[in-house]
This record gives sequence, C-alpha cells and structure tokens, in this order.
Amino acid sequence: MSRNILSIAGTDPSGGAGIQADLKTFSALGGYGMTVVTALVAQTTTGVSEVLEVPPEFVTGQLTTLLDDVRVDAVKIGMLGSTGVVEAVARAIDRYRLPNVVVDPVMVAKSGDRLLAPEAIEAVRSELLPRADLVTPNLPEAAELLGEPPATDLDGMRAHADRLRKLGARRVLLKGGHLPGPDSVDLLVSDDGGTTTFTAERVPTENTHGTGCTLSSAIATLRPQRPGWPEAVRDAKSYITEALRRADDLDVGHGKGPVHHFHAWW
Ligand SMILES: Nc1ncnc2c1ncn2[C@@H]1O[C@H](COP(=O)(O)OP(=O)(O)OP(=O)(O)O)[C@@H](O)[C@H]1O
Ligand SMILES: Cc1ncc(CO)c(N)n1
Repeated sequence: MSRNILSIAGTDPSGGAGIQADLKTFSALGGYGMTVVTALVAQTTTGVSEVLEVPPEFVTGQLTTLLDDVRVDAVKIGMLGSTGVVEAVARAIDRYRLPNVVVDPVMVAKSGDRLLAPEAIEAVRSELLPRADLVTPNLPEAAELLGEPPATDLDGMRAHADRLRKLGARRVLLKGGHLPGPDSVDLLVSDDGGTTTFTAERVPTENTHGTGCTLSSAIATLRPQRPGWPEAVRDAKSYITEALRRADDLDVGHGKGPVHHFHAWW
C-alpha cells in the first residue's frame, strides 16, 4: 500500500528547504507527497528577502479541502509563521486525528532570518508540542522553547529533551548539528523516557541549507514503513548524512547550497 505524507510548511524557491525539500524527501524515500502552504518565502541559498504569510483561514481551507478527501499516513510540520496558523494547524490535527505528527519547530533560517514571530513561540509550546508524536528542534530552538540557554554537551541535550517531553511532546529528537566536534550527534528521547543517540561523522561541507527540513521529512516518510520511531530516525539519519556527503555534487546558488535529496538515484 502506498503512503500519503503531508507537509505543512513554507516555501523555498531555491528548492533546498521548506515545502520543496519536504516533497523531494518524501519522493526519494517512497512516500506520496502532499503540501499545505503556510507562507510564501522569497529566499535562496544566501538568505530570506521577503515573507508573505498565508491567512490562517486559508490554511484551514487547504487542510479541510485536502483532508476531507485524502487519507494521511504521516505529517511533517515546518514553518508556521504566526500564532493564527499554529492554532489552525492544531485544530486540524484534532479534527482529523492526524497520525504520526512530526513537528520541526522552525524559528530561524540558517541565514539568521526569523521564520516564526517571537510571540508565536508560546503557541508552539502550548498548542503544538502536546499534539506532536515527535518534535525535532535544533539546539537554539529547544532553548527558545524552554526559555534557557542552548545545551553545550550531550548531558545538557538530555536535560533539554526531557524538559521538552514534560511540555507535552511524546518524543523528542534533539539535533546536535550545531555543536562542534568530529561527529554530528542527535538524541532521541522516546515515549517511555528511554534515550538513543544517533551519530554520524560530520560532513565537511558548506552546503547545509535545509538539513532540518530534510531530516524531519525523512522521519515522517519512513515512520509508516518501519516498526517504530527509533528505526525511522536511524534510517532518516543515514539518508540526511548521505545527502550531505553528496551535496557538493550540486551547483545551486552562491551561499549555503542544498543537500542532495536524490543521491541514491542520480
Ligand atoms: N555537517 C554535518 N555533517 C553531518 N551531519 C550534519 C551536519 N550538519 C547537520 N547535520 C545533521 O543534519 C540534521 C539536521 O540538523 P541541524 O542541526 O543542521 O538542523 P537545523 O538547524 O534544524 O537545520 P535547518 O537550518 O534546516 O533548520 C541532524 O541530523 C544533524 O545531526
Ligand atoms: C520555508 C522554510 N522552512 C524552513 C527553513 C529552515 O531552514 C527555511 N529556510 N525555509
């Protein structure tokens, strides 16, 4: 049976992050990809120049139109932008009992540009985390959600992941890509409180645009194809690592280029 995977996120005309990265990832990993757009973002490998938010009522319109027709097997939630959109998405998760909800709490692009209004962080904390089967923050995002300084080592990451679970997320994958060191280590805290680390050798590339979007989309796509979350995370981590290793094969833009979503095909 084919699996339908939905991305609820913003756009990236350069194709490396956001909805575009999500669709490529779903497709590369054997999912049928679908999208609900929350914001139109004028951005490329060098940064964001403009954002046009989609009104919350129209996000709801897209969701109800789609979900009244199509069965969804997993959801990846990325850039939401505003409190109203966070609330619209939370209502749809409840109304349609959406399964396998992966929340990537996107706040700031790699270029440093904000993708979530500061006042919307509270809505992500109170409305979205309790509805997430898995939340996938990077270290600064976890720190913002907790109102604490970012973790600087694995013990600190464990403490932050535990606290995010106390805020209601069923599982937390805290991404350690921002820590220095020869390895890039992510920490999964499962619904029973058990922890698993996923370690990959750090790839020496500047082309890291959209890594977070790609990882969360890979997990959402693989979850219905694997026995559990740890297996989905393990195989998603292999996918993003190989996509990073092959990123320099592409020739896209003058800044931080995209990862190679179709490395297994080309
Ligand atoms: N240079 C690298 N080599 C290997 N793995 C990496 C590298 N950079 C990031 N990763 C991995 O990529 C995944 C995404 O992590 P990262 O911390 O970069 O996400 P992010 O900051 O949310 O990304 P984004 O900028 O797209 O929002 C994680 O599994 C992380 O460990
Ligand atoms: C639309 C969008 N979502 C997420 C990110 C995170 O990098 C980005 N740059 N753009």
